[in-house]
Order: sequence, then C-alpha cells, then structure tokens
Amino acid sequence: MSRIIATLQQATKRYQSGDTEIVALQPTDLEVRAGELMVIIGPSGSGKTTLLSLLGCVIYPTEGKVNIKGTYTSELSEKQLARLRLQEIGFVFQSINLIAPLTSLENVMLPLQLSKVKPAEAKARAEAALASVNMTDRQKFMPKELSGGQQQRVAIARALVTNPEMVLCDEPTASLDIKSAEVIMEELRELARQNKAVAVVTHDPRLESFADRLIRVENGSVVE
Ligand SMILES: Nc1ncnc2c1ncn2[C@@H]1O[C@H](COP(=O)(O)OP(=O)(O)OP(=O)(O)O)[C@@H](O)[C@H]1O
Repeated sequence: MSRIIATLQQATKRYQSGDTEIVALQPTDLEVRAGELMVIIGPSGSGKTTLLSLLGCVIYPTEGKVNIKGTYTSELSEKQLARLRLQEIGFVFQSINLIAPLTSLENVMLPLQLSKVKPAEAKARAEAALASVNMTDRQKFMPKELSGGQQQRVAIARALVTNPEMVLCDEPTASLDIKSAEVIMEELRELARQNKAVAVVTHDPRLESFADRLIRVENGSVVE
C-alpha cells in the first residue's frame, strides 16, 4: 500500500449563519495516499470545497482531526502551519489566481521566494516546473496573454515548484473546453504517477474516468 499523506478523522465543519447552523461537512474519515489521483464530485453546495480546504489546512474542523504526514494540525502553531502549507501542499484553487502584473515565470517563482530560496535557484526551478507542463515558450507572457487552459497550467507549475507531497485542485478545468480539460487531467494524473497525492474537486462527470479513486459528496456526506 502506498504512503498516507493526509488523514481526516471524524472531521466536521459547521458554520453559524445568524440563527441557522449549516453543516458543510458531516463527520468524515478519509485517507489521501501518495500515487493516487482522487476525484471528488458532487452537486453544488454539497461540501466538496470544504473537504478540500480541510485537507489543505486552509480551514479548521469544528470537530475531529486533520493529520498531515503524521502530525495533527491542531498541535501546530500558526507559523508551523503556514510553513506546512507552503512546503508540503500545492494549491490550484480558483480563488487563488495568477498575479496579473507578473509574468508566468515570476508567478511560478513566487512560492520559492516566499520560502527564501536564492533567486538563481528559484528561477531554475520555476523554469523546470513550467517545462513540466509544456509552458516553456510562455515564460515571459503575462496571465492575460494566456488562454484559460494555459493559465491553469501555469497555476499547476506554481503548485508544483516547491515539490509538495500533496496537490489540491478546486475545479481546475472549470471554463475549459473538454480537450483542454483532458490535457489538465492528464497532467494531474502524471503527477500522481510521480508519487504525489493529488485531489481534484469537480462538477464535471466527464472527468470521472481519470480517477484512481472517486469520492462522491452529497449533502455534506462522503460516499466512496
Ligand atoms: N464561510 C462559510 N459560511 C457559511 N456557510 C458556508 C461557508 N462556506 C461554505 N458554506 C456552506 O457550506 C456548504 C458547502 O459548501 P462548499 O463550498 O463546500 O460546497 P461545494 O460542494 O464546493 O459547492 P460548489 O460546487 O458550488 O463550489 C454550502 O451550503 C455553503 O453555503
């Protein structure tokens, strides 16, 4: 069996909105393993992003635990958590878009600069990450000069450049035609083949066929 990268143990997420309590995620047990492309599907509002955000330590569970590589996140300080997110987890989230006034290369270099990697090394690693998603010829382009699919490939390169163990993607193929979506999914599958844990949230049932493991979320409950 491959290595476990992340575990949810009875992880629950509830929100209070005025008098109403919303259970975004019912108590959930889940293991995310290296070498696996996990596709998470389900209707709008079912709790997919909540599940992914818990795995990415972007939000905290109301109850239950999140464990990343053997460490319970509840035992880490804010600073240690920030480092964990930066170094162990790559994010391709719709809400975390490319930075408009920076070129593709500069966008991909950013996580390394935040990690205090020396500029020459950061540049070399960012170039290699862009090459791995076939974007070498667009290094100097600004985000607005790229197609939607190309922007997502730069976002994937940025998620990969720190060599994280886990890559989390929220609707990485939204707004792409099926051909471009398939290219992105092939790239994510290739990442899993390189022994990374990859989790992808999508509405799109056409992408189910790429999954090594398919998770359905309905009404805040995970149905495997
Ligand atoms: N910050 C918040 N405050 C209150 N409720 C929230 C918050 N975030 C999410 N929710 C609620 O939790 C539920 C699950 O939301 P979530 O974003 O996880 O769904 P989703 O399956 O990703 O939906 P979509 O496919 O539309 O993005 C929804 O009912 C949503 O309204």
